[in-house]
Amino acid sequence: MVRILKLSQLSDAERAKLQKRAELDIDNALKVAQTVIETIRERGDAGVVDYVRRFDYEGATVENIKVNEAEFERAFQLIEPEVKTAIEQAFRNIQEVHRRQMPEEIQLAEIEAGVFAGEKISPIPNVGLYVPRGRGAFPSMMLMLAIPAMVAGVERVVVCTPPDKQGNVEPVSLVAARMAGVREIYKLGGVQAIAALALGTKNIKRVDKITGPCSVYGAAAKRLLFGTVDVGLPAGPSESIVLADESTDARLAALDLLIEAEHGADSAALLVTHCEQVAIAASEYAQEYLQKLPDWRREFCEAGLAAYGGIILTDSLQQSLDFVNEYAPEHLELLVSNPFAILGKIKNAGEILLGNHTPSSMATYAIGVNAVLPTGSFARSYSAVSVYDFLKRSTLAYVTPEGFEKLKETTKTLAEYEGFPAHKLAIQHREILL
Ligand SMILES: NC(=O)C1=CN([C@@H]2O[C@H](COP(=O)(O)OP(=O)(O)OC[C@H]3O[C@@H](n4cnc5c(N)ncnc54)[C@H](O)[C@@H]3O)[C@@H](O)[C@H]2O)C=CC1
Ligand SMILES: N[C@@H](Cc1c[nH]c[nH+]1)C(=O)O
Ligand SMILES: [Zn+2]
Repeated sequence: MVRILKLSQLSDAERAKLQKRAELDIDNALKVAQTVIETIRERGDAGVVDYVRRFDYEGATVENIKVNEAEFERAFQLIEPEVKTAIEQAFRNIQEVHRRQMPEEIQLAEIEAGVFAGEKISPIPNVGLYVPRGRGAFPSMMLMLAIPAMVAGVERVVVCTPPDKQGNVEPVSLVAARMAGVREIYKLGGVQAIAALALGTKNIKRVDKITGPCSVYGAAAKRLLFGTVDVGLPAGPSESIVLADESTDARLAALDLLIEAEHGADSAALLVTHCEQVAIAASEYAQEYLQKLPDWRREFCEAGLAAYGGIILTDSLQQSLDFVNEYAPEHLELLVSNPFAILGKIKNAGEILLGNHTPSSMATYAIGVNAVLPTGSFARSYSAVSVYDFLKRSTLAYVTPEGFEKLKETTKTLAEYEGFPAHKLAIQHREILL
C-alpha cells in the first residue's frame, strides 16, 4: 500500500517535511565541490581529467574527453530505427513549441510624442548545457536544452554529459545533439563539468551561462560558482502532484504517481485528492503496478513514496488546490472532471497538464513543452526552460527633437535634485548645440 496521509491530521513538522521534499544534503557535496573547483582552477585540463578518472571513466585523457566525429558517426549507426523516428517527432514538436516562443528581435513603441522605448533581444553568446546521466540516459533532456538554445540563435553551444565506465557518451543523446546542431560535447559530469564550463581551461573555453538539471554534486558546484557564471534555473530531484477528484479513474492516478516516483529515492511523487475512495483505490492499484517495474526502479518508488511522496487526502477540492499552490510542484497533472474549470486557480506549478490523455511522461518526451523544470518549490518564481533562458534583452530608446523638448525639463529637474551636474549639463548643452 502506498501511504495515505490525511492533510488535516498532519503536524506542522510533517507538513514542513513534505514541503521541503528531499532537500539536498548539499553540505558534503559542497566540500567535495570546493576541492574539485580549486583543483581545476589551478591545474586546468589536467585537473578536469583527474576527476573524470576518479568519478566516471578511468581511461580519460585530455584528448579523449571531447566527443570526436567518429563517435558522432558511430552514434548514428547504433541508434535503433524506432528510437530515431521517436527522436525525430520529439525534435519537431519541441522545435515548434520553442519557435513560437521567440519574441520579435526589436520592439519599439511610442511612449509619448517623439519618445520611443522598447527592447532589442539578442542571444547569449556562449552557453553550456548539462545533460545528466546518473540514474538514466537522458536524450530527452539533450533535446529540451539544445533545441531552445538553437532556436534562440546561441552562437556557441557546449554540452557536458558524463561518460560511462568505458568512456562512452550515451549514443542517442549524441544523435539528438547533432540534430540540434551541437558540435562541442565533453564527457564530463558533476562538479568537473560545471567547473570547467564556468572557469574555462586551455581546451574548454568558458561559457556565459550554464543550464541543465543535475544531481547534488552539480548543484553544489553551481552554488559555489554563482557569481562567476549564470547558473540558470534550480532543477533538481524530480517531483509531481497528480490532482484528483471524485471523477478520477484511480488506475490513471496510480499510474501517473509512479511516473514521478521511479526517478529516484529522492523523488517526491504525490497524489492529492479530497475523495477517499479514489485515494484508497489508487493506493491499491499503485501497489499492483509497482510489481511491473524492475527491482531497482521499484525500490526507488518505494523509498521515495515513503519518504517524500504518497497520497494526500484533503477535505475539499479547494483544500487540494491550496496545497498545490503552497507546494509549487515541478509537474502538476489535473486528472479531474473539468481541468479547464480549475486552471485559473493554479498559481504555482512548473508544468500544468490537463486531462486524462496528458500524462507527464508524454510531456517529458513528445508533446514539445519543455521538461526541464524548476524544483524544490522554485516553481513559485522560476519557469520551465525556454528560449528566454538563452536570450537577453537590451532596453532600446530613441528620442526625436519633439520628444527631447517634452523630456528636457524633467531630466534637468531630477538631475539637479539627485546632485548629478554632468547629467544636467548634457541636456543644457544640447539645447544650444542641436
Ligand atoms: N528538474 C528537471 O527538469 C530534471 C531533473 N532531473 C534530476 O537531475 C538529477 C540528475 O542526477 P543524476 O542522474 O545523478 O546525474 P548527474 O549527471 O547529475 O550525476 C552524475 C555525476 O555526478 C558525479 N558524482 C557521482 N558521485 C560522486 C561523488 N561521490 N563525488 C563527486 N561527484 C560524484 C559524477 O561526476 C557523475 O558524472 C536527478 O535528481 C534527476 O531527478 C533530471 C531531469 C530533469
Ligand atoms: N520527467 C523527468 C525528466 C525525465 C527524462 N527522462 C525521464 N524523465 C523530470 O521531470 O525530471
Ligand atoms: Zn521522467
